[in-house]
Amino acid sequence: MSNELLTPAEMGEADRKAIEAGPFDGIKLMRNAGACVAREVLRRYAAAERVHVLCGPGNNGGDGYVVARLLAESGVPVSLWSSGEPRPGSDAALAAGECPLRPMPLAGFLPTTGSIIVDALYGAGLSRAIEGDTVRAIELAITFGLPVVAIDLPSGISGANGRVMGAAFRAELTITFARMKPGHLLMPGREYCGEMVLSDIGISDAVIDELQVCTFRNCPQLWLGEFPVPGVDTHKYRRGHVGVFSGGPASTGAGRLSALAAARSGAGAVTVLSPGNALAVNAMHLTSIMLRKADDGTEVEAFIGDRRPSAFVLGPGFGVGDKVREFALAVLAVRAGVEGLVLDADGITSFREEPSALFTAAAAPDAPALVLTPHDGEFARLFPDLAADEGLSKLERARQAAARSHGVVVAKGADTVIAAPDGRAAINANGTPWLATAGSGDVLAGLIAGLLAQGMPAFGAACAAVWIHAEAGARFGPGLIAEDLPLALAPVLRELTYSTES
Ligand SMILES: NC(=O)C1=CN([C@@H]2O[C@H](COP(=O)(O)OP(=O)(O)OC[C@H]3O[C@@H](n4cnc5c(N)ncnc54)[C@H](OP(=O)(O)O)[C@@H]3O)[C@@H](O)[C@H]2O)[C@@H](O)CC1
Ligand SMILES: [K+]
Repeated sequence: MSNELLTPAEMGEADRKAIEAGPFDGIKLMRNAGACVAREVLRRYAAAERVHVLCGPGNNGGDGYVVARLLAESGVPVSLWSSGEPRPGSDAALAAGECPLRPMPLAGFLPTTGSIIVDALYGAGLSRAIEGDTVRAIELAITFGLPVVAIDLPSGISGANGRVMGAAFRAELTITFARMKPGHLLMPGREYCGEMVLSDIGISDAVIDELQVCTFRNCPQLWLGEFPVPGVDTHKYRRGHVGVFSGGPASTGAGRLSALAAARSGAGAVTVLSPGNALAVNAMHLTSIMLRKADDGTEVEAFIGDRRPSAFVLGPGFGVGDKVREFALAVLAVRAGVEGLVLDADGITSFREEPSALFTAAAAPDAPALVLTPHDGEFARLFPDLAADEGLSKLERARQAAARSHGVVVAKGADTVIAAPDGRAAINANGTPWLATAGSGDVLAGLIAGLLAQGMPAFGAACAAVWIHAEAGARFGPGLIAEDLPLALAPVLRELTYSTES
């Protein structure tokens, strides 16, 4: 796999293990890294009048000395600036020694229009907020409107959590090595990185495997092996049956959006479970989707007994209150046949006073899988202490929430994080602002339930649904409303299904 995400500490460990294992020692890895960057600069910025290479005191700076040397050897006008001498004997000192250019102090940095900046000040070793000459260089890059190519990370961005430490370069291009880091995908880091290039510098997959990383970039590679593809001998109930709880007469649309998405995902049957007083409204808008009255826990249990549903969606448009708790706990008490419950929106908020009732029900052996899909506000209602802890990144928050709730947590946003109770987590990277529209979350909840109903394990189902949902939204683009999304899922699902057959 190449979709593991390594924290800066894990990347340092990978560097060390790779050097131990050979064939490349530290300076060779650094030369490989610098060569990847120089190649991209030559390819993309051939018209630049000058390249200003800004080098820090660590190995990120070492990469910069390699880039400066290679560009100068290619005949590119290069100016070299340094914020501090490399430590004697370090790989960076070796790289500086191989570079024929003499660095000027960063304090005197003055760029020219028509030039570009290669930012080799700080990468994985950023240990505190940046200040002084580096902040001034960032301001000059903005004032002159110069493209910035960042090596490994834009200086000032934490590779661990994507936060801006003091200030940071806004790169047009960021070139990183071996594996991406969480800070490349978490906001606001993702925005500061610009376009990302992942370069192979000779660190083998075997070295990465030894680290037993459990954080991933969310992409089909992560879950395609579990993606449900119907066999030729299937029938509709073998493809899973999703129950979606509807709100009252004035708020039935959200549930129907979930139901449509569940049906599009490939679930063989979908039933809207409606309060008696909303049956007529729902009936007027449903065709292939079934409808059944469910006013209390007994009616829900009767439905489960009669129709053997395999997954549920509870929350969209449902309203906050006791009934959510009753229905959620009834579903989580089933011990066979129900794969999972997706609790969204009002479903999450309804447990704010007593989250432990939900978490205990989800923790019971053989309980259906619980998938929680909170946006930031809902997350804070269920996990107020985690939300308030500024020391935690979104990744760490989601991971702790999953462990505590015994559920898969889909922490939504521009950088949606999906975390499982066993510690696995994925950061989504194909999100699109077109999905920021009413009802889009209802579609996501239905899609997760549809995949759960077809037997996809909960973490994979949640990751797949988030990716597919974003991909469909991005392809549709301007003009997207939630009603468009269920149909827009079809081409994405089709491509994934056919790709599992090749
Ligand atoms: N052979 C290898 O291992 C390979 C490594 N590679 C490259 O190495 C990079 C990681 O190198 P690194 O670990 O040396 O960290 P780096 O980002 O250069 O910074 C450390 C230096 O900066 C300083 N410093 C930190 N924050 C600061 C601040 N706010 N303001 C001022 N100073 C600050 C810090 O000082 P200290 O905290 O120790 O006082 C220390 O001197 C990685 O990103 C990749 O590009 C690739 O070539 C592949 C092969
Ligand atoms: K950098």
